[in-house]
Amino acid sequence: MKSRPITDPNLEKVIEIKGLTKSFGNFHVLRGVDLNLYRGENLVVLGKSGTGKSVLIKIIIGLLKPDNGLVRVLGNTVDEISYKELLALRLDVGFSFQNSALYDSMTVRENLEFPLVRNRKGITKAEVNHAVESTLDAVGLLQAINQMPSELSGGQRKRIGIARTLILQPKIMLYDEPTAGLDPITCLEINSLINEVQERYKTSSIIITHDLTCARAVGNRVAMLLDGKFERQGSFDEVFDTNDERVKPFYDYNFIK
Ligand SMILES: Nc1ncnc2c1ncn2[C@@H]1O[C@H](COP(=O)(O)OP(=O)(O)OP(=O)(O)O)[C@@H](O)[C@H]1O
Repeated sequence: MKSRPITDPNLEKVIEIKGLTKSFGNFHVLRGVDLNLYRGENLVVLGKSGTGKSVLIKIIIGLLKPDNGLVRVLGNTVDEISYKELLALRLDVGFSFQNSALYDSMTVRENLEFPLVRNRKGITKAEVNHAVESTLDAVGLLQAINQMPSELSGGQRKRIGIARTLILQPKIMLYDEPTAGLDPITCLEINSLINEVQERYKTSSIIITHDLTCARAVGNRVAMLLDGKFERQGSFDEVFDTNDERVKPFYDYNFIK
């Protein structure tokens, strides 16, 4: 089990969120979110479907505007910076989509080259090759370099999706349900990969998941979104050591099916 809280108060906050609210019409999704992501940690975000996890991520990367509150990412107040600054910031915040978002008509190599060539003007062919090969090596799939996404398993596609995000060497990684739809063994492999990425690339990450085995394996800290706020934050055991009727079913569903 990981769940090793990072408690050093001197650690830099790479994401700082205070008093964040967001409503759609009369529907108050986020009702005063306070959340920090500290440099180097893996923070797992849990919450029932529809509680606003994706809305939160979209606000962090500036795709949605908050109604109120502070959202600071790598020192930038997201709704105050220019569009150009926002685009630059997004290069430092890698987002690994749930469906892996690979281009099916491109080989694995081309899928990885694409973000690099588009975002790193003037990069040489040799630098591209080196980046593609070393990133594929990091996710354990160098041998798949010339394959098409359709030839890969679900777990391999997830790995390539993560590699595609990593190739830009983001400071922050946002993983959206990284183990969704995978068999238990492949889930364990993805959990290991998330931990390896943290070690090797020194990323700070938010991992959104419904999979408590994943949460326990990768999270230094866990935060649970309940009724629009992160009322429970801490180690995995601290978050689940409660009789709160909103929290218990989550645990029971995962472990006492
Ligand atoms: N652009 C939008 N306009 C109106 N309502 C929205 C919009 N985006 C999200 N919502 C609503 O906000 C709520 C939270 O959605 P969100 O996608 O963040 O949930 P989630 O916690 O990520 O769920 P899941 O675990 O199923 O992915 C939902 O009820 C959704 O319908």
